[in-house]
Amino acid sequence: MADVAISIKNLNVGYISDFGLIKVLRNVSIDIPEGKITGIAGESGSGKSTLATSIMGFINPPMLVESGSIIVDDKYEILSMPKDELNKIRGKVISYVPQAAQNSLNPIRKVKETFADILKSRGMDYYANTDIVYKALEDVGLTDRQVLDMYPFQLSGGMKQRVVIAISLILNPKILIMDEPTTGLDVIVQHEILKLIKKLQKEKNLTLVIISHDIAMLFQISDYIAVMYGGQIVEYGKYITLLKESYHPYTYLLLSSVPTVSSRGKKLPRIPGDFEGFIRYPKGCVFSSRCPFATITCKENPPETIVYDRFGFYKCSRYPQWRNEVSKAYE
Ligand SMILES: Nc1ncnc2c1ncn2[C@@H]1O[C@H](COP(=O)(O)OP(=O)(O)OP(=O)(O)O)[C@@H](O)[C@H]1O
Repeated sequence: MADVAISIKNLNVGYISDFGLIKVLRNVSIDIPEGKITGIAGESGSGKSTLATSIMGFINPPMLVESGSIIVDDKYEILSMPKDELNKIRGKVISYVPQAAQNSLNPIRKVKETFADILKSRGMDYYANTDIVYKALEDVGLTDRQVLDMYPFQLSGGMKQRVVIAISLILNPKILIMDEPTTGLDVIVQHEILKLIKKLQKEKNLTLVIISHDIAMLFQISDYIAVMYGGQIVEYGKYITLLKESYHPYTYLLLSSVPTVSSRGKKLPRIPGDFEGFIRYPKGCVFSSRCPFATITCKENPPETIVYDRFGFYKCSRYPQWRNEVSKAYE
């Protein structure tokens, strides 16, 4: 489908451990639209990074793909591509900024040496391509070329993140996946980086996938949001739809637990308990043990996926009834 940048079908991914294969991603299916920002939200350990590394084809032991397909840019079947073919499209078609990437810049290499390494890995000479490097730095707001002669420790957190973004975009990819792009930065720098990301996405008509546990940040920047819980996408749709009418109680509770000006002085709903974990995985709905609206049926039977839009679905068999029970539970 031409307007889909990434199409994932029935993806099952786990990690090999002493207990055997621990399944993490469970039947993940999602179409990510082209030229938009899609946020992947979920608490720590819900499988967000596993999903991102699967899309990039970074599948090394102990990680194991059991089944499924991932098609990028309507033609690249990531899970069946040989490594050298994957390397050719990484950076050019799809790029990735991993979690805490700003801290993984090589501390003993100047910024220009890092750029040179990246270009060399693509058969390009740094000195023959300085115009590309200067443009990439300008795009991320680093107009002073002295940055190239600096070591990472001489840069602020925000500057390092800008360098990392410049590196990820240097080969003009169509798709960029960013894992926790603002974590570890102070609030003002976070705001600047988000503004930059949004600007770059618009200018370059990028498909941007942003992964974060910070649901408030994701709702600020994203066009679409996928909510992950226990290795599944439990809800997906336009951010405004999820904001106005969450179909899944987990989305509702996540959003309600974000403090706002109007919630000042009010008691915010909490999500009780903890996720059971991937070893003792719930039999029915993955969220049922923590869901205030769950019935015995929810605990026994996994819900169907209800698709209501090209880019919208939810997995809850109690919608819309649970919405009528919110006031009784929380107000
Ligand atoms: N290399 C690994 N070996 C074994 N288990 C792993 C490995 N990487 C991740 N896991 C497990 O997979 C599950 C999902 O982890 P993942 O990192 O994908 O979640 P996440 O939502 O990105 O969390 P975080 O935001 O904390 O990174 C966790 O239970 C984690 O312990």
